[in-house]
Amino acid sequence: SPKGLEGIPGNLGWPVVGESKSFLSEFSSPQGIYSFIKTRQQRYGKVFKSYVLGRYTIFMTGRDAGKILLTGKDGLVTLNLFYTGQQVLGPTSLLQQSGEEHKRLRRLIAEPLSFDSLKKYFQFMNTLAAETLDQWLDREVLVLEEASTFTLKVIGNMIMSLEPTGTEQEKFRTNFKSISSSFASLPLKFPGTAYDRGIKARDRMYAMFDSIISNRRSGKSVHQDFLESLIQKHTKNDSGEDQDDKLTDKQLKDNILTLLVAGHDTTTAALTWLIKFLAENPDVLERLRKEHMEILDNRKTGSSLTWSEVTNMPYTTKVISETLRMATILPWYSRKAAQDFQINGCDIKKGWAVNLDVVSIHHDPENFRDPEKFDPSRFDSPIKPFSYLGFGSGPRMCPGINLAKLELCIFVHHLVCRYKWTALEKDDSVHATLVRMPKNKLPIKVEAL
Ligand code: HEM
Repeated sequence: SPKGLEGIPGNLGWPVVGESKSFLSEFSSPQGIYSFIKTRQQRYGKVFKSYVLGRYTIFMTGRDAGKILLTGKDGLVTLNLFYTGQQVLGPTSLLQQSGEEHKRLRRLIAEPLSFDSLKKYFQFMNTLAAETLDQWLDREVLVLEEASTFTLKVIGNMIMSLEPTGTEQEKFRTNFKSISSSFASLPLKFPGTAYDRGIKARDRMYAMFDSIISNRRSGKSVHQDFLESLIQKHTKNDSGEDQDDKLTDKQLKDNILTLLVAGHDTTTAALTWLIKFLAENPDVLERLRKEHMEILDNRKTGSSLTWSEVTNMPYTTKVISETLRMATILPWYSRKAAQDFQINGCDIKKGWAVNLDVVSIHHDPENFRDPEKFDPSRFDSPIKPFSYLGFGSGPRMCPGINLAKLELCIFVHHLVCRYKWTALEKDDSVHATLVRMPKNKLPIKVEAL
C-alpha cells in the first residue's frame, strides 16, 4: 500500500493511474524508459517508488543494486512476471519457479542449449541465413519482420524439427504471434482481446506439441532435436525407474513455450538493432567486414561458413555486446522481494515489486565512457562487474546466450560479406513493448557489395 512505501523517496502520481501516462509515453520515446527513470533519479536518487500499470513499483539502478538483485543471494528475490504472462506460460514454466525447482529446470535445459549441442543446428541456421538474405537483394525490406521470420524458423527447427516452410510452420507462426502479443497485455479475458487470443493460441500450440510428443513416443517420427532430448532423458515414462526427477508433459510444454517466448523477440530485436547500428556507424561496419573478409580469404576448402570459423569472431562478439548495451533490449529486470532487505539505505519489504533499471546502468558514464557512442572496442578490456548486463547475470542469466550469439554471428557473416545497405528513414523511436525494438521496423534498401 502507499502507506507502506512512505519511507521510499518518489511520487506515486495521480489516484488510480499513478504515473502510468508519463511512463508509457516516455517508454516509446527514443530514449525509452531511460528518460522516465533519469528525471526521477535526479530528483530522488538511485532508488525510488512509482505507481505504474496498476502496480506499486520500486525502481533501482546501479551496479550495487544489480549485484544484490541479480545474484539474489539466499532467496532474496524471485522473478516477477506480469499476470497475463503467468497465465499464458503456465504454472510450471521456468520463469515461475524459484529455488531448487528453478535450479533443476535450468539444469535440464542447459545441456541441449550448450555450445556443443548447438553444433548440430549450425548447418540449418547457416543455410537459412544465406537463403533469407538472397531474398533481400535489390529490395526494400523491413529488417524487424525479416529477422522475426528468421529467428522463429531457427527456434522452431531447433526445438521440434519444424520445416521452415509449409502449413505447420504457418500455423506455428500465427499461434506464436498471438501468444507473444498477449504476453504483457491487459488481463481482459473476453472474446477479441489480446489476452483471450493469446490463451486460445497457447491451447492450439499445446495441441501441436501433444501431437508431436505422441508421434515421437510411438516411434512414428524420429528426430534429433531439443524436444527429443528432453523426451528421451527427462519425461516420466512406464519404465519403472525412479521418476521423481523427471518432467511431466505439462512441465515439458510450459517450458518449451517459455523458451520460444524468451528467445524469439529478444533475438529478433538484437539482430534488428545490430543492423541499424552498423548502418549508422560505417567505421565499425568496415572493421567488422574486415574480420569476415579475412575469414573468406583464409578459407582453404569449401565455400560456406564452418563451425570453427563461426566460433572465432572476436570483433563480431564485441559488436554484439555493444549492440546489447546500447539498445538494452530488456530495459528492466523485474523481481519481487521474497524477504525484507535494505538497499541504498531504503527498507524493502517482502512482496514488493522491484525493478532493476538496466538502461541507466548501460548508459552510465562511470561504467562506459561516452556512453551514447557505438564503440565495440570498449569491450577490448575487462569491464566492471555488473556494468554490462546484456544477458543478465546470476542464477537467472540467459540460458539462450550461446544460441543467440550463434544466430547473430551467422547472419552477420552472410550480410557483411555480400551486401551493403542504407536505412530508409531516420527514426529512433522505440516500440512500446516489453522487448525494445525500433518502432519503424527498420526499413532498409539492400544492394550487392
Ligand atoms: C539476443 C538475444 C537475447 C537476449 C538479449 C536475452 C536476454 C536475457 C536476459 C537479460 C535475461 C535475464 C532477465 C532477468 O534477469 O530478469 C534472459 C533470461 C532468459 N532467456 Fe534470454 N535473451 C536472449 C535470447 C534467448 C534465447 C535464444 C533463449 C532460448 C532459446 C532465451 C531464453 C531465456 C530464458 C528461458 C530466460 C529465463 C531464465 C531464468 O529465469 O532462469 N533467451 N534473457
